[in-house]
Amino acid sequence: MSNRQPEARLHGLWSDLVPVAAPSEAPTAPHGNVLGRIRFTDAPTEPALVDATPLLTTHMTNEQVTPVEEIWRTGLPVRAGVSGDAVFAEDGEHLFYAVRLGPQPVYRRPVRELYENALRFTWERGYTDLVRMWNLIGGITSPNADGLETYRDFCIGRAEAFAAFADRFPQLSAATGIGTLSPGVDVCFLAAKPGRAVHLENPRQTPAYKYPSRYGPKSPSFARATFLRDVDAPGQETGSLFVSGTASILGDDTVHVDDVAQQTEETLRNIEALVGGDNLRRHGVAGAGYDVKDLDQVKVYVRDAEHLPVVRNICESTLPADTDISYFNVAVCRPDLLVEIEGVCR
Ligand SMILES: C=C(O[C@@H]1C=C(C(=O)O)C=C[C@H]1O)C(=O)O
Repeated sequence: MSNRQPEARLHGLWSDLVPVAAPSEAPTAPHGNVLGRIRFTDAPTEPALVDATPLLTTHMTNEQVTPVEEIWRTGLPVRAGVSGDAVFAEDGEHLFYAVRLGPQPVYRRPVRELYENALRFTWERGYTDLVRMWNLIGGITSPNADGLETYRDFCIGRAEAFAAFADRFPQLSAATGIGTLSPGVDVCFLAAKPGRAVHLENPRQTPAYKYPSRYGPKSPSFARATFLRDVDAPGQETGSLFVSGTASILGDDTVHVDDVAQQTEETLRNIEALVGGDNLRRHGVAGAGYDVKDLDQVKVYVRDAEHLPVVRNICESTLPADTDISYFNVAVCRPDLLVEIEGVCR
C-alpha cells in the first residue's frame, strides 16, 4: 500500500493495489469498507460476491508479472448484491459494478446489451455520474469472426449503448480499454450520485469520442480523466482525479512508433498536461492541480515483455519511490501502441 494513501477518506473513495495473498495471509482491511475488488491473475472467473464483496477476476498476469488485487474502499456502510450476471455494491454515494462477457464471434450486440443493462441499473439506483470505467478485452487487436478488429467491434456496441442512453448519461467518464490474456470482455466501473464528477479532456489530444473513422466505425466512448469531488467538502476543491489509460497519442496520431522509451515519456507528458492546474481550471476545477508525480495506484500496460525493464526504469525514475505501481504484459488498443499508463491523483 502506498504511504500516500489518506488515513481515512470518510466520504470519498480510495483504492489499494496489493499482491494477491494466499488465503491464510489475506490482508485485513486497514480502514474502510470494501466496495469492490478486481483481481488481476492468470485466468478469468465469473464475477461473484466473495466475502459479501463483488470480485471481478481477470486474466492479466503471466510469468512476467505477479498477480495483484485492486481493492476499492469507502468510509460508508456498503450493501452488495447480484443483478443478472453482474455483481455490485453501493454505499449511497458510490456504486461499483462488475460483469463478464464470455468469448463472442462478434462483440457488437452483446456489448451493447451489457452496457445498456449496466447503464439502466446504474440510472435506476440514482448513481447518475459515471466516474471510472474499465474494459478489459481479450484479443483486443485480433480480428473477430467478421474480420473486424475486436477493439473496434467492442467500440461499436459501447457507442450504441451510450447513444441509446444519451438523455440519461450525456457525459462520458474516464476509462480504460486494454487487452487481457483470455478471450471475453470484463467490464467494471465506479459511479456516483449526481453533482460531484467533472470530466476532462487533454489539450494535447483529440477527444477520443471525436477520433476520425480511420480508427474504427464508432469512436471510443470515454473522457481523458474524471475529477470526483469529495463528499462534504464545501468550499474546498478536494477529491480524486481518475486518469484514463493514456498512451503516446498526440492529436489522434500514435507518435514514436517502434520506440518504447519515447512512447513512455510522451505518455507521461500527456498525463502531466492532463492533470495540471491549467487543464483543471479550464474544466472548472479550482485549485493548484496536480503534477505527474502525484499519480498513484498506477497501472502500466506493456505490450512486449522485453520492454518491461525500460518502461519500469522510466516510470520509477519519474514517479516517487512510494508510488504504488503495477505492471502488466498485455496488448494495447492500437497495434502500434507499446505502452499505456493510468492512475489516480489525490
Ligand atoms: C489509449 C487510448 O485509449 C484506450 C482505450 C480506452 C477505451 O476504449 O475505453 C480508454 C483509454 C485507453 O485505455 C487512447 O485512445 O488514447
